[in-house]
This record gives sequence, structure tokens and C-alpha cells, in this order.
Amino acid sequence: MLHLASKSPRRHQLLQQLGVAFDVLDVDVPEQRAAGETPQAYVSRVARDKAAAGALLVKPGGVVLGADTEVVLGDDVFGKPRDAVDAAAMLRRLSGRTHAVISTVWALGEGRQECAVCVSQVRFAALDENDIAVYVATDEPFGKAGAYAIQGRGAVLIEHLEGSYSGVMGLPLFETARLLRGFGINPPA
Ligand SMILES: Cc1cn([C@H]2C[C@H](O)[C@@H](COP(=O)(O)OP(=O)(O)OP(=O)(O)O)O2)c(=O)[nH]c1=O
Repeated sequence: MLHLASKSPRRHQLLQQLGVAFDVLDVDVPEQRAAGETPQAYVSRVARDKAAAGALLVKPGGVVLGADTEVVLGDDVFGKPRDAVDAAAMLRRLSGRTHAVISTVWALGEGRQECAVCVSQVRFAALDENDIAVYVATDEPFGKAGAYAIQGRGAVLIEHLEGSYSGVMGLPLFETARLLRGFGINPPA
């Protein structure tokens, strides 16, 4: 049995796209970057913690997926904004620049643990204060790493994407499908 340890409706929707049967586990793990932790190491640790928290809830023999997505600019990691001021500050930093979106997925099964990493580059258009205020007022930035959603109105902010659309949205499907095959779960082609 496959389990997705995630509260993110985007991840549920993306995993459904693969056509595999799964259920959803409600897990809550702290997302706090440790001093000196690289962005890649942080994303991987949080994704693994989610999968490990889920693994405590399931019967032996199951496979648990956990994922984490963060927006990274230089050494700064932008998670989900705390409030509207934080969201506007993130969008101001992303304006007119290229940032990375790192999505890591861990799969934990009996006697087997594997992870996949997906890094995409996203170039934002130059935004003025009005663009930022209008977008924040849509409420879309909340609950999204970096305060935007590629799958929503945020699409109009993105000049260029190099990488994986599903990875930016929260669950890189090519990498996840490959990971699952290693656990004997074969998404139908
Ligand atoms: C960049 C970007 C992120 N996001 C979302 C995906 C994730 O839900 C969220 C990043 O936060 P995460 O901490 O990765 O995930 P989450 O807290 O929403 O869900 P869970 O930990 O329970 O699995 O940002 C989008 O929906 N679109 C985007 O374009």
C-alpha cells in the first residue's frame, strides 16, 4: 500500500495524476532550518522527516512518501509566508531575478529508503509595488513556498521555467514515478 504523508492538496492532486492507488497521512513536522544547513540538505531533511513521521502510522509492508518544496535565492530559503508583509517581501526579492525551486521526495519502505531531488530555475518578471499588492490580495501566496503558485495566477509572474512544472508545484512526477518503480509500484504509462 502506498501512503502520501502530506497535507498539501497540490501533492494529493499531483500524485493522483500518476494513476497509482494511495491514501493520505496527516503529519506535522517542524520546518526550521538549522544553522549552517545548506538549502539542499534542509529540504531533504524535512522531506525525510515527513516520510518518517508517516511511517510511524502505517502497517509494515507499506511505502510512505514525504516531500518538501522550497524556493531558494542564493543562500536564502523562502518557505511559506507568515503573513501579507512577509509574502510581499518575498515577491519583492524574487522580482526580476532567477531563483531555484528545490523539491525533494523520500520514499520509505521496509528495508529500503530512497530519495529523488528536483531542482528547477524560475525567472520572475520585474514586479512593481502595485503588482505585488494585487497578487498578495488574491490570498494565493499563502501556504506556498516563495509566496506564489505556478499553477494559479502566479503563472503570469513567471517569464521562464527550466526544469519541472510539477516539481515547482510540489511533487516532481517524473522523479516520483521513477522512485516508486524501485519499490515495485508501477504507475501505468
Ligand atoms: C513554488 C510553489 C509552491 N507551492 C506549494 C507546494 C507546497 O504545498 C508548498 C510548500 O510547502 P511544503 O512545506 O513543501 O508543503 P506543505 O506544508 O504545503 O505540505 P506538507 O508538508 O503537508 O506536504 O508550496 C505551490 O503550490 N506552487 C508553487 O508554484
